Amino acid sequence: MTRIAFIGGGNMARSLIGGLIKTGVAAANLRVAEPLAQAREALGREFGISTYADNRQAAADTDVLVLAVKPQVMPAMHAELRDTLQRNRPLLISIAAGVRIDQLERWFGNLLPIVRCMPNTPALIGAGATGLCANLRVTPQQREQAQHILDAVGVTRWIHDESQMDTVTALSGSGPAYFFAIVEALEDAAVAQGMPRDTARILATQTCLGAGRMLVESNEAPSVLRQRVTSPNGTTQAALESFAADQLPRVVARAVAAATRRGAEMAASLDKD
Ligand SMILES: NC(=O)c1ccc[n+]([C@@H]2O[C@H](COP(=O)([O-])OP(=O)(O)OC[C@H]3O[C@@H](n4cnc5c(N)ncnc54)[C@H](O)[C@@H]3O)[C@@H](O)[C@H]2O)c1
Ligand code: PRO
Repeated sequence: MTRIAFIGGGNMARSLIGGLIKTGVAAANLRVAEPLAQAREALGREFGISTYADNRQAAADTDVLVLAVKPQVMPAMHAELRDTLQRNRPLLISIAAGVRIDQLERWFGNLLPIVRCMPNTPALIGAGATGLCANLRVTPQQREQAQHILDAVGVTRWIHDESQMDTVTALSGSGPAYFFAIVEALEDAAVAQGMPRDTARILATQTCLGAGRMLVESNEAPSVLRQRVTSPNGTTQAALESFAADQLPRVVARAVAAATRRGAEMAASLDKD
């Protein structure tokens, strides 16, 4: 059985560990290193996995090492982990936004098989979306291992051109926040028209849940589903014309471009470390 160790036991690691256990991975094959005692003990209690305060101990003798720490913590970790990783050469999986494969190779060793991936927070409820990208040292079996870990929390797609990983981050990595911002705006708009907030929230929330499920379950293009809601000269048409007049596609494209640029900037700032 594949042994998987996590460095960093925060939100994303917790959702991946929970997803793996749900898919039948034995707790004995999972471990996590987390510096915060309270978070560490909670992970041990909840999932029955081994927990460590020391990253090196968690990284020893593992087949897969998942780096689930914030991007800015990453460069400093090489001093701690590089020797252990050079000895065992596990598959290294990084989920950090804006950290490139060449940087991971520089910090942790260029002989390592590395998968850079970008999940998102719906992974917490098994509805995540993840883009993955591998270096040339990753074997077909290791690709399957990486995919198995991320498939445990949602859908996965391999990205062949690493430069598109910043686009993945800007689309699905950050995307849940765009969606929540739209729900907030819908709720505020209804409240401004006099609706009680709790009513506005439940109607906006359930509308988004229903529309999201239709997208997934109907297999229809979003444009087709949109047209079905839009009666000629009706209420939806009035709203969509207002969106068009405010250049909604342009607003969204500019936001996604800003997030993409920020991913590249974050990587560039780590080059200075
Ligand atoms: N939250 C998201 O929407 C999201 C989505 C995709 C990818 N990511 C990426 O996932 C990574 C983790 O994000 P998160 O949201 O789980 O963050 P988080 O803050 O919840 O978790 C990070 C954990 O790392 C621990 N940590 C800090 N320093 C450490 C060290 N030196 N060694 C070991 N552990 C250490 C922290 O105590 C914390 O528990 C980030 O790199 C982020 O870019 C996040
Ligand atoms: N959260 C991280 C960020 O905002 C990466 C994608 C989602 O940078």
